Parts: sequence; structure tokens; C-alpha cells
Amino acid sequence: MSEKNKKQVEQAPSVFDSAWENLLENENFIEYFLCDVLEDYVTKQRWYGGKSSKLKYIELAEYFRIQQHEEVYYGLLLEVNFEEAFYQHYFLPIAFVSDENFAEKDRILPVSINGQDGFIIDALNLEAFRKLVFERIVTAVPNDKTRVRYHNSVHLTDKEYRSSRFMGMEQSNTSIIINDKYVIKFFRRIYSDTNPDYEMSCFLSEIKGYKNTPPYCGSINIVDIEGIMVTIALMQELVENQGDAWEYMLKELKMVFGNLAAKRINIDKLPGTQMFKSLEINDVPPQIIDWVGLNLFLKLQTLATRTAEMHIALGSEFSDTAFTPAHFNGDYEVWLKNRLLYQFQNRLNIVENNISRLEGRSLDLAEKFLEQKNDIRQRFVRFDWTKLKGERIRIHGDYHLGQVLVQGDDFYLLDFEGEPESTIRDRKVKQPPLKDVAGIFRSFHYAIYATIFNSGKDYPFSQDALFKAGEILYRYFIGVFMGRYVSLIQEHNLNIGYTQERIFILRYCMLEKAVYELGYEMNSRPQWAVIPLEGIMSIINETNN
Ligand SMILES: Nc1ncnc2c1ncn2[C@@H]1O[C@H](COP(=O)(O)OP(=O)(O)O)[C@@H](O)[C@H]1O
Ligand SMILES: O=P(O)(O)O[C@H]1O[C@H](CO)[C@@H](O[C@H]2O[C@H](CO)[C@@H](O)[C@H](O)[C@H]2O)[C@H](O)[C@H]1O
Repeated sequence: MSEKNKKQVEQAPSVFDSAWENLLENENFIEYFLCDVLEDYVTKQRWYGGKSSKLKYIELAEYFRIQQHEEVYYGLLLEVNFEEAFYQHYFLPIAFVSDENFAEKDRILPVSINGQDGFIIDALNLEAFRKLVFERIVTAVPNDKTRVRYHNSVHLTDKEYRSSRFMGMEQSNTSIIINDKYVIKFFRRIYSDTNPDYEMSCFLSEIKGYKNTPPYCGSINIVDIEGIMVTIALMQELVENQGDAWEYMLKELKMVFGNLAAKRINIDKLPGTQMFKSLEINDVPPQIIDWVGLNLFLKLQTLATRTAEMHIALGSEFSDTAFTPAHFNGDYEVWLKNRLLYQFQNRLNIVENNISRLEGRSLDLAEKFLEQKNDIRQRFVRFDWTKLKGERIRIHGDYHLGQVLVQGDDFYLLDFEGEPESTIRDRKVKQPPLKDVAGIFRSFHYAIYATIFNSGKDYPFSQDALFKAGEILYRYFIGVFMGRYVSLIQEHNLNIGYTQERIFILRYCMLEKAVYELGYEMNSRPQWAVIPLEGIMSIINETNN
């Protein structure tokens, strides 16, 4: 923007002579709002994903009305443009309130419109807006052909709005609990397509009757200017739970590592098991059961069952081409290698640029990672589709313990939005189901290493001894999970390949995930980078054996 223009905008008043119903047609308002107000507001939001880039300017990609009778709110699709030559879209619903009691939180702009003083706020803070959205979903008509498409399912049994509150969890979108019975998630980062979370939720719970994901209750999609359906909200049943499987695992591991001393276990005498060897509970040696406890292995079997059932449901479609299974082929191989080599190069770059910020074990591992870059790169190149006989299906795509809710002895799988760094198209590409399994195995590794790094000092053992115990434990976790997962998958005729193929894909995907995680950690919590670095080096060394 030229200096002259900028000056004009800076001088623009926050007094506008349009009615709220026409305010977005007022060019002065739009220019002032986008440049002087939202640039500052948006970058401060928890849901803003552009924090490590430099914002250039914001444009209003489009807007739509969310309304009922006389009550009007706007849904803004903001296009945030970055100096680094890319953009992201965000959803921001706005409301005008004249009573400041309704504008205590998330005030965006004090404004006077058509002589009426008030505030523009994020509409999600307004109960009237949440009620209206719920009512619009409740009263949605089938085959809605309007631009803002509300939809509901048979699982939405309440017809009256009673209450609503923020979910209040650490999350990248914004979820609201309605009637203490439903969760409506408003997506903040918006992609020009249906959101995979919405698509997968409908498919699994509506079409396949998969029970271990929150039942789909409704959604809001917008038909954008190009006629593409863009998801802005997904409503599901609220699942009663005792927290997520990540917290659960950390609690269990604290006890497991505590047992080493409490039960006077000699780590050097613990029997090992081969990596990826499928195990039944009876195959786990009594010393290991005594150390870890039977319950945790039973829980892992249940998690493996729910994971296998998800994949069986996802792999059982024969008419909807978005879900029908596919085989590996040359196009997939090219797509995969391009993506992974690009990602790997990006991680090398991040590590090289930040190496001075690392120290101790992190630094040693980062140096080894850089030294072995050609070997690691070769692992990604070594994918040969002609040797693979298994199927590719739609998968969860970002499967880790934090995406699993614990309900008594059972688990519910959540958040099918896919891997945050991938494009929306890439997230919908059919992948080997073992990619999800590799994701959860990486999570087991994370939980074990997080316990050693964060509370290792609480245990009377050297760090090396704890690593040794941790690696043994990790192999049993994987073995017991595999034992249940593979037998269920085979019973239902989903083809995940022959034994060597399965091991190849698991190693490949675990390396891919650990490399992805290295970037995630270096950007979000560098002190955790040591965990994926451990993972990468152990995968590389494992296959060297
Ligand atoms: N249907 C649900 N029932 C119970 N809790 C839920 C439900 N959906 C989400 N949650 C809780 O909210 C958290 C964030 O949800 P998630 O869908 O992962 O949001 P985001 O995509 O914004 O990260 C979950 O980890 C879980 O604790
Ligand atoms: O926010 P998302 O759930 O989409 O996932 C991102 O954040 C995750 C951390 O919350 C990150 O997961 C990594 O750390 C977890 C422990 O905190 C661990 O269980 C996962 O295995 C590990 O990948 C995830 O990678 C990132 O995409």
C-alpha cells in the first residue's frame, strides 16, 4: 500500500454511516477494518497459524451472512498474504453489539454505525449467535441449495437450544459445547474444499456406522465464488471422557518406570523382542508383564482394535470414489517422493539454521542427522511401488495419542483434519493404512522418551539404562499392537501387504513422521526436538542392523 493511501486509512474514522446490514459494502470501512484493525487482531489469536511468517496484508476473500429473520451476522473469509509469497485463509464470524456487557471478550473494534455506538466482536463470544447457528442446523432442510448450507443428521436429537460454552481446550480451531451434549467446531484455518474432518466424520459415523468416533450431528458449508463447498463448522456428539490417550500414556509410563526400582528389576536381564514382531499377550514374557502390568497391554490391544476397525470401515467402500481403495502406482510414488524430499530438505535447512540454539544430546543428534543426510534421503528415494501389493485407502492422516479420547476402558478417535502442514488435496490422497499405525508408534516413542527426558531424574537409574528399558518397552508396545491390528485387518480382508512389505512401510512412514515432527518441534517447542531426533537416528540405525 502506498504511503498516501496508508495515511488516508490511518485517518479514516471508526464512525461509519452505513447500517450494519450494509456495512460490508462500505469500502472505507473494509479498508480500515482489514488494514488497521484485523492485521493486529488476527496475529494475536491462538488460532492464527502464520506466526513464524511475516504478514504482508489482509484481503477479504469473501463474506456471507449467517442470519435468521432480522438477526444478521457476517462470516468473513480473510485472505492473509505473507511476505514469503504465500497466503492462508481464516474464518472470522463477526457481530455488532451495542451493549458493552456483550463485548467483554474478544472486542475487535469500538465503532459507531449509523449513529449507534457499539462494538464489533468475534461472534462466537455471543450466545445469541451460537443459539442461531444451532437453530439453523436443527432446522436445516435436505438438499439445501443456498450459499450457506446447513446440514443435520439423525444424531441431532435436541430441537431446542438450552446452553452453550467454549470447550476451553488447547486447540487450533474453536469448539463450542451446546446443551452439554454437542460440540460444534468452527474451523479457523479454511481451505478451498470440504474439510476432511467433516468428510471423514460423515463417512465413518453416518455411512459406515463406525462407533468409536463422535457421531456426526451437523455441519455448515459455504459454496464459494468458484462453486466449491468450503467447510466452516462441524457438529458432533460430545463424548464423555477421562482425557486423551497421551495424558493417559504419560501417567501409565510414570508407573512403569517407577516399577523398575519398586520391583527391583534388573534392566540388563529384561528379555527383548524383535522390532515389529506381532505378539499375543501370551507371547509377552512374564518378567515384562510383571514390570509393565497386564492392563496397559490390554489397553494397547483395545486401541489396536479401534484403529483396525477404523481402517476396515475406511477400506470398505466400493461406490464413492473419494473412499474406494486403490493400489500403489507410479503417480503415487512420484507424488510421495516429491513431497518427502521437499519436506526433508526443509528440515535440513531448519536444523542447519538453528543448530547454535541446540545443546547437549540434542546437538549431538542434530550433528549426526546432518552427517547422515544422504543416507536418510536415500531411504525416502528407496520407495518402489512395483514391489508393493497392499492397498491405499483414506486414512486419519495425523494419528497420534493426542487425537484419541479415553472413555473407561475404551477409546474414541478424533480430529480427521489431516496433517497440518499438508495441502488440502494432499490430505485426501489415499495412503497405506500403516501410515496411521506408524503415527501412533511414533507417539509411543514420544511418550517413552518424554518420560525419560522430563522425569528421568526421579528414577534411580542412569539415562542410558532408562533408554535401554524404554527401547525394550517400545518394542513390546509395538508387538502387542501389531498382533491385534494385523489379525483383525486380515480377518476383514483389507490388504496391507505381506510381512516384509508391512515392515518396509512402517519404517518408511515412521521416518517420514519423525522428520515431519522435527520441523514441528523446532518451530513450536525446540526443547522437544531431541525426541524426533532420537526417533530418526534409531530408525536409521535399526535398519542398518
Ligand atoms: N466430540 C467430542 N467429545 C469430547 N471431547 C471432544 C470432542 N471433540 C473434541 N474434543 C476435545 O477437544 C479437543 C480438541 O478437539 P480437536 O477436534 O482435536 O480440535 P482442533 O482441530 O482444533 O485441534 C480434543 O483433544 C478433545 O479433548
Ligand atoms: O495439533 P495437532 O494435533 O494436529 O498435531 C500437532 O501437534 C502435536 C503435539 O500436540 C504433534 O504431536 C507430536 O507430539 C505429541 C506429544 O505432544 C506426540 O504424541 C506425537 O506423536 C507427536 O507427533 C503433531 O506432530 C503436530 O502435527
